[in-house]
Amino acid sequence: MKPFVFVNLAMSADGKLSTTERRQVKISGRSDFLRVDEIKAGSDAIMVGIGTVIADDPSLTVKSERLKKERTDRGCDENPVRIIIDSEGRTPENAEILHKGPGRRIIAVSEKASDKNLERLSPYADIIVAGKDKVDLGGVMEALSDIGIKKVMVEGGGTLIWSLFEENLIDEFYTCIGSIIIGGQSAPTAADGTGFIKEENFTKLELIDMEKADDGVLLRWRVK
Ligand SMILES: NC(=O)c1ccc[n+]([C@@H]2O[C@H](COP(=O)([O-])OP(=O)(O)OC[C@H]3O[C@@H](n4cnc5c(N)ncnc54)[C@H](O)[C@@H]3O)[C@@H](O)[C@H]2O)c1
Ligand SMILES: Nc1nc(=O)c(N)c(NC[C@H](O)[C@H](O)[C@H](O)COP(=O)(O)O)[nH]1
Repeated sequence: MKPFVFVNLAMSADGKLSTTERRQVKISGRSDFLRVDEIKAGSDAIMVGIGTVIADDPSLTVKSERLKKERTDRGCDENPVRIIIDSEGRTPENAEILHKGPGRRIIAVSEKASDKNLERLSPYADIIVAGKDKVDLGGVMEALSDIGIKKVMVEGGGTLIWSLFEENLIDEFYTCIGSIIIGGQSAPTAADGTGFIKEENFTKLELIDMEKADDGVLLRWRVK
């Protein structure tokens, strides 16, 4: 069993998630941030890769007081369970995600993570060990399902999302395309990694919804 998994991203009109320096930039407008807060509050867990934690140091907390209250009224924590995919256990101890706001944190590591790193991080997060070198994402999804997590929002970045597509673990893919060009061959995109070579392996999507969002567009796709 696996939870329902959806990706939510903001990308530039040329498909970039950030600059070549991997610096987070404002791509979408205020209404998109409000939408993201709603879907985050509606999720049981929110997942990011260690690359995103190191680049952006996000907290991944729910921002609106109304949404926080709705969650606690439902008997949930104020924030969804925050999950970091981090093979070697490199998450900095002072990362915002480990400190800001209440709620459970999980760091999924592989067997490559040293005992020292596991000891270092265990005061801040529950640790799941899955996979030999890289984190076994299918194994993590099963473990999440076993602890009652039904809906996972994935925030990025492109390396993690690529692996999730490659392993056919994504159900829906939402992208807000903003009205800027970032450019740069090495700037992160929605799915980096090695890429599919054969056409028959491409992930096929079905468009389920589209709407104008400020000067950009919000697209919602379902994985066929
Ligand atoms: N615009 C947006 O909506 C948005 C959202 C999130 C991140 N970003 C951007 O994305 C960039 C970071 O993305 P990234 O691709 O460098 O890092 P990432 O967040 O995708 O993390 C990837 C890392 O996760 C670890 N990992 C462990 N097991 C893995 C597995 N099975 N598959 C894949 N990775 C695994 C590896 O160390 C890998 O390098 C930053 O520049 C950030 O600003 C943008
Ligand atoms: N919707 C959206 N528009 C953007 O222009 C942009 N750059 C992001 N990027 C995703 C970003 O990583 C996170 O939504 C927050 O920035 C997390 O960080 P906090 O929880 O606020 O600490 N998201």
